[in-house]
Amino acid sequence: MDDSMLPKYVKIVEVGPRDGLQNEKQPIETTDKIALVNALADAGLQVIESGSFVNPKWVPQMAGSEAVFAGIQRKAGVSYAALTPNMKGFERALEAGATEVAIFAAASEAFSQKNINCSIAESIERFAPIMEAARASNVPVRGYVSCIAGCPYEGAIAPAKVADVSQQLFDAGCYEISLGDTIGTGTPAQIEQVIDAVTRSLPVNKLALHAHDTYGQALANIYRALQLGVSVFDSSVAGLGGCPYAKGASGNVATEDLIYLLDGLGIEHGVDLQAVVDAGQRMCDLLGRSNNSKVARALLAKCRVD
Ligand SMILES: CC(C)(COP(=O)([O-])OP(=O)([O-])OC[C@H]1O[C@@H](n2cnc3c(N)ncnc32)[C@H](O)[C@@H]1OP(=O)([O-])[O-])[C@@H](O)C(=O)NCCC(=O)NCCSC(=O)C[C@@](C)(O)CC(=O)[O-]
Repeated sequence: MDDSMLPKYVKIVEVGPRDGLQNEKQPIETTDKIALVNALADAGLQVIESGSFVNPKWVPQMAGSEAVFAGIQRKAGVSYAALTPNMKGFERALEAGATEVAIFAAASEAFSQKNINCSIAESIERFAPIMEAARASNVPVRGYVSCIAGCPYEGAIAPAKVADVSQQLFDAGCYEISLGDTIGTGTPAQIEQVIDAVTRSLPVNKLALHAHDTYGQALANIYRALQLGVSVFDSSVAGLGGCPYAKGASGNVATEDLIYLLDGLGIEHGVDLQAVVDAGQRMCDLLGRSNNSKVARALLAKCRVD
């Protein structure tokens, strides 16, 4: 493959305040969540998934998302996104001032049941009124497809199934489809198969890759996706996170590591690496956990030596 074909600009969708924090068992002060979102916006990130409006009994850490949205210092040009599983969630997100929402389906029946308590077909039906209300309110909707390269309950997932669900979300009106390697088992060859299958009917510029780094494949998968023309990537500051309904799943690719890769390839992204490193380390210190970004760890160690 020829690297001269790589995109000149990549949009980074920062999912740390939602995907990164949703699995944390310990309480996190709302002010700390707000400070994280503000710091990420100051660093230049233009899409920040800042919370989710799901059933608080299912994901208690996200219960305070209203307060987070209320406290954010809104920056012009930044989209503050929220995850919404149903109409109730959409109404809460709208009321809280989310500037875009994301609906989330899966390419695995078992994961769909565990994550949102319904089949894939039922989820698509459940999303229809959200799409209608979002259109009426001029709110852009993003669509996630989970388990694109494997499911914690079903194992292998056929790329054709991913393509089918992606198509349904796109036809429903999602402006972008984020392909989620929820448990991070995908390898570049598999990711290529999935992208090939999905782009048989969807344009590549409508796709994003949401890579978890559980098996250390995230950057390799992103590089392959870049070569195939994908130019939107989800990432989580300090590699925070995991999915509550995918046991053992670790966080997304770290935003810092993604930025370092893009810088090395000369691809523009508009984000200040050091500012993201600082924001991520602050949250890691608060949580008392180690930083999952290798780039952050290296830069912070260098800083201590210098
Ligand atoms: C979809 C539901 C709500 C169905 O959950 P359910 O229990 O079937 O819902 P229900 O409609 O039967 O309602 C039960 C109760 O929940 C309430 N309720 C219902 N909806 C809401 C809401 N929006 N906000 C607040 N409350 C809500 C509702 O009002 C009712 O309250 P009660 O009458 O018992 O007092 C539930 O399964 C759920 O919240 N699931 C979300 C799970 C989740 O957040 N998972 C993690 C995010 S997905 C992810 O991380 C993957 C991704 C996106 O990152 C991509 C990847 O990596 O693959």
